[in-house]
Amino acid sequence: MASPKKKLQGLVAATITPMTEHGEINFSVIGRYVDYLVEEQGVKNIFVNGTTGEGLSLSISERCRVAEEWVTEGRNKLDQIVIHVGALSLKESQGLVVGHVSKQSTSTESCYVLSTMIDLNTRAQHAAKIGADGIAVIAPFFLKPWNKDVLINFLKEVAAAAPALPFYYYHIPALTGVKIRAEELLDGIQDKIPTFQGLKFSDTDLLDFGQCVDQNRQQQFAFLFGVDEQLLSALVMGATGAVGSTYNYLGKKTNQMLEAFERKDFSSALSHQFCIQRFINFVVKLGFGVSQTKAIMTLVSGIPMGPPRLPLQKASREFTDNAEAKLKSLDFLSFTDLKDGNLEACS
Ligand SMILES: CC(=O)N[C@H](C=O)[C@@H](O)[C@H](O)[C@H](O)CO
Ligand SMILES: CC(=O)C(=O)O
Repeated sequence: MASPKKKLQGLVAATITPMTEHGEINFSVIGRYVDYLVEEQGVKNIFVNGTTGEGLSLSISERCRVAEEWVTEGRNKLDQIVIHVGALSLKESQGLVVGHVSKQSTSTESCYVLSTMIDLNTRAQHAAKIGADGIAVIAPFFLKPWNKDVLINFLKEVAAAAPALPFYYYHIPALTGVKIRAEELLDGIQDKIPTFQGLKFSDTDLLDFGQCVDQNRQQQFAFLFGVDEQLLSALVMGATGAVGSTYNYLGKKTNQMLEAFERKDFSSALSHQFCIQRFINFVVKLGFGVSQTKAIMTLVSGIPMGPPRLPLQKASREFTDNAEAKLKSLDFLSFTDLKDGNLEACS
C-alpha cells in the first residue's frame, strides 16, 4: 500500500558523495554537509546516490553505508531523504531496498538501512525508525527495456521490495539511453506500482514533462524537475519541486526564484533564473560534470568533497586544479556572493 506521506516539495539537493584524496568515502563530513544544506542553503530534502552522488560508480555495500550515514545524520534535520537504488541487476536493486532482514547473509549486498521498514506496519513507526522517505530508480541502461511494459515490470519488481516506501521513477534518457517517454510510462502506473509517488524528470523535453503533469493532476504525484538551468520553465508547466546538483550551493538563490514565482513576480523570478543560467553556462563551457560539482561545492561550502570515484574523471583535472581562480574570474557575480549564496550582484 502506498504510504500517504507528505508530498515531496521544493528543492531537493542531489548529494555529492564526499571522498578522501585517495578516493575512499569520507563519511566524517556528512554531518557537516547536512547542516550546511539546511542552515546555509535552506535546502531540506536530499536525493542520495544518484548521478551527482556517483551511485552507479560505488559498490553495493558503499551505497548502503552512504545511505545509512545520510539517514542517521539527516534524521530530525531534513524533511525528506530519497535514496536512489537503481542498478543493472534487479537483485542488487532489490537488495538496496530491502537488504537481508533476517541477517542470515553476510553478503555485502545486504543493506540494513532501508530494510527495517519492511517489518513496520504503521507510517509513524516507519518515519520514526527509518528516516528514508522514498526510493528512486533509473531505467536499466545496458540491456534496455524496449517498451513501456518491460520498463514498468522492472520498476515494479524493485518497488515491490518496499511495499510502504514512496517510489519515484528517475527519468534521465540522455544518460540511460532509455527514451521511453515519461508521459507514456505514467499512464496507469499506479495500477501496476501502488507506491508510485512521482517522477524525477531530468530531460529538456517540456512537451513530455507538461503532459506528465497535465494527465496526472488528480493523483497528487510529485513532479520533480532535474534540469536546474531550466527550472523556471518547468515551474510554469507545473513542477512541484526540483532535484539537482546545483541546489547544493545555489539552493539559497534558487529558493529566491521559487519565492518570486510563488508571489507571481515573474520578472524577478526570471532575473534569478538568468543569474543561475549565467553561472551554469560558465561552468558548462569549462566542462560540467561530477568533478566540477565537487570542486565548486568544496570552494563554496568549505567542506572537502574530494575527487570523483571514476579514474576517467580524475584525468580531467583542468577545472578542478584551477577552480578557485576560474570562479574568482566570474565577472557577473563575486566569489563572496557565490559563497554566501545570495548572488545579489547578479540580479
Ligand atoms: C546530468 C545531471 O547530472 N543532471 C543533474 C540532475 O539531474 C542536474 O542537476 C545538472 O547537474 C544541472 O542541471 C546542471 O546541468
Ligand atoms: C541531479 C540528480 O538528481 C542526480 O544527481 O541524480
